[in-house]
Amino acid sequence: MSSSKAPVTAASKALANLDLDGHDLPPSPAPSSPSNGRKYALATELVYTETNDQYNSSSMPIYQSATFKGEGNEYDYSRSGNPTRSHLERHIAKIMNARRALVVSSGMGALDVITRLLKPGDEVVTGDDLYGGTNRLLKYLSTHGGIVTHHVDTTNNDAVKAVLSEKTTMVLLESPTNPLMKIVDISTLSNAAHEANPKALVIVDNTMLSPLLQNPLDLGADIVYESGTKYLSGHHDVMAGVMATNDPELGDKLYFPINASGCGLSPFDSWLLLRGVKTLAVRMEKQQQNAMVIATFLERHGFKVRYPGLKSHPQYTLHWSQARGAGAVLSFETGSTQLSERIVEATRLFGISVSFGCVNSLISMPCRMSHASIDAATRKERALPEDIIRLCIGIEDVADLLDDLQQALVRAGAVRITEDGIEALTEDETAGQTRQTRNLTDEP
Ligand SMILES: Cc1ncc(COP(=O)(O)O)c(C=O)c1O
Ligand SMILES: N[C@@H](CCSC[C@H](N)C(=O)O)C(=O)O
Repeated sequence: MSSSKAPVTAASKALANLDLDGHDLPPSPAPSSPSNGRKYALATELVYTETNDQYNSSSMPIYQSATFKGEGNEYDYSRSGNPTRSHLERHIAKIMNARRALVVSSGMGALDVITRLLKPGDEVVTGDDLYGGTNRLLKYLSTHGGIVTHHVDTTNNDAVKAVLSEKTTMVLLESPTNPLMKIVDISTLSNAAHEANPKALVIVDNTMLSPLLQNPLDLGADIVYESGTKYLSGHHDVMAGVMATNDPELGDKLYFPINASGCGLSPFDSWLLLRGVKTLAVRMEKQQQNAMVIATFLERHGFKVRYPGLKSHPQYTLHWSQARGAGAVLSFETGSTQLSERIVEATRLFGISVSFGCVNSLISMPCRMSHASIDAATRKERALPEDIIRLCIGIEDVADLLDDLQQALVRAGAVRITEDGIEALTEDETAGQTRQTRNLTDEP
């Protein structure tokens, strides 16, 4: 396709609403319908993109420029807008089934922008299991910003409905939640929130699944956001946050603080995210397959595993009614914090690290790491098990991952060797081990 504008077809008209910020670039991609009217699948959309680059470059160039010469032009200053960032925003809007997307410097940056829609006195209803950084920002806003926050078990629709009122201005949901993998009925809760207050905004953090597996806007949410640091980029080489909406007015309200505060994603990071997102489908498919094998292995050997791909998950049916996959994060318990520590330290392929969604497998203890900013008393109140181990599965060979995990379980003393292989210790055995460790460390 040449750099001249695409002819106006029915399909391009339908996509014209992607150009909400008025920049004169073609949407990414141009008409996403092949000749027979069917839509391209998301795996195709992820890699298919067009630019109006003067040299027809295959990859969107990095406009590494703070300023743009001239007056009254499309771009003047990269804080306000940058062609590489705009291109990414259009691409993300398409992938997220949204009319407008905006990209900022981290997932928390996205939530910061979204929460600037709040004003003192507003009420936020949210979960009792949330990413630690989200909890920290909400706590800051309730301590310093006059926001009233209700943390409830969002798997219980009645508990949520009980705190919804005309004062509710925001409902903030994660599904699956981080790290307990609880599933939230996005559609029912969106309807309930809008019924309680038609102006209430339902925000969904979709980081755990990515747009490949779940589209909260199609389920009734007003804004979806994600940490682009995770699955969207996939290689742990960039920090990014994305948010999307179908409401143009809301899109403008989100753009304002990005320009005003200067948290828009840099041109180079925008390019990295554009590159990373192309392989989202292949990465996620492999990661999910591996995760299912590992979750099944742990459950079969007697561990309490939390993964929505397992039939034993309490909200299995709900999850599959709103999502197309289970993702690649799972958590399991051992019954003892010391035992969990030993397992985490005994793995080799699983890097001890926060974050998830990367091509490499990771292992962590949320209470010590990603959720350490939630104080111990609150963690206890919200029933976040101190011994919980979170596994974030990558694209390695699954036999190697299983072997690494099995060796770590054996070396840590978390399993008994049986005729058929290995078996998790019983609660009594684990308690006995903990007592023994305590006695040893208590000795002078
Ligand atoms: C569910 C979830 N949402 C949001 C974030 C924040 O993203 P970022 O680290 O890119 O700021 C994280 C992790 O950091 C997360 O796990
Ligand atoms: N020190 C960081 C911890 C980041 S946790 C990253 C990720 N969301 C996860 O769940 O692992 C902080 O305090 O924010």
